Amino acid sequence: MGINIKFANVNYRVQDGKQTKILLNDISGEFRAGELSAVIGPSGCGKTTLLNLLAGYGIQTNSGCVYINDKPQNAKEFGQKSRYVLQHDDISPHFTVWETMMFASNFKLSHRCSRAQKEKVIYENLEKFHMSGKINSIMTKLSGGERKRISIAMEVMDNPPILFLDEPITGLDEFSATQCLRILKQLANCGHTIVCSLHCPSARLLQMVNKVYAMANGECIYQGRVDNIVPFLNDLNLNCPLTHNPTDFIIEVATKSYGEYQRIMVDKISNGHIYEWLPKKSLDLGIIDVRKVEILHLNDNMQLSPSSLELSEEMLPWFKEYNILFIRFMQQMWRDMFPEKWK
Ligand SMILES: Nc1ncnc2c1ncn2[C@@H]1O[C@H](COP(=O)(O)OP(=O)(O)OP(=O)(O)O)[C@@H](O)[C@H]1O
Repeated sequence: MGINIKFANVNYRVQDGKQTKILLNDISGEFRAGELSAVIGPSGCGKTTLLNLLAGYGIQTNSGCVYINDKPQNAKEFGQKSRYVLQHDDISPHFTVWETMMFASNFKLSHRCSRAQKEKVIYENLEKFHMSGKINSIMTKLSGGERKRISIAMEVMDNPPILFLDEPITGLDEFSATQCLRILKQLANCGHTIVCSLHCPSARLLQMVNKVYAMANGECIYQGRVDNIVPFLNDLNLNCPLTHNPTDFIIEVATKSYGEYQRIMVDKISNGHIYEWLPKKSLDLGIIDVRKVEILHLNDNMQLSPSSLELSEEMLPWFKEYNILFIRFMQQMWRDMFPEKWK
């Protein structure tokens, strides 16, 4: 079954010297199965903090609640179902694509999987990520886009229902970024919940996402479809010039380039309580109901692509883990010392 993640009135504060800094301010929202959702906003608005918090990556809410399919989140259970691709991976440069994937498979797939089963999963994944032609390439010889695809392929090997990605297309050219988002969209189409933060995406790239979640200063300023950003801003008497990228425009508004609008936007979207903002015309036509029913129906019937998840729930015994890490460490040292002998 697909996973919907909902968060309500979440607050997150840190102590910064003598001051208390509010990173997330009473923020709410929802990301649904079968959707590719993009968290956007100006630098420092709290995108990574929100992803870290939802993924349970090192931080917890001070108050508020996160719900998984309408039940309060259980960190341990959720950890088994979700994966997080960080902005900067720590993939070792000393190994080939195949070795890297094989190493990951030892931790992501059950230790009861045979080598042949692991190889099958790896081949399928490399195929899905258009990387089967690069099996023997050394990680350092991959382009930024290829490297990013490998870091995603490693995380989705055991078919996790929910995937978080922090700025997966930052630093990629338009072609690689499109390819990366297309793969994420395909995963979403198979029933996965995909949530990624995007830094200044082009209008063309943003057309690929199902949902935009825009933030400013730790608050939600818009939640809904890309196409409705302009009508949302029109409602505030802010007219996006025809030649302007609506994403750039909403970020400019958030950074106060057109005056003080953040409060009004936060109120208009109820700081994220409204799942999807729709223009009045759609509401009058009852379109909201149709869409809601469609989404509910989709989630009820959501079947993830063939899953090896059940295989992955057993932890690798510590001595096997130790063994794998030790061999890898020795290989790494050897390759570091004598690069000419293996490259
Ligand atoms: N542990 C911390 N202590 C103090 N301030 C922090 C801490 N972690 C994050 N911040 C601050 O919180 C704000 C939000 O950070 P965050 O990384 O979530 O922003 P972001 O929207 O992801 O930014 P970017 O797009 O530049 O990556 C920033 O101003 C950051 O400096």
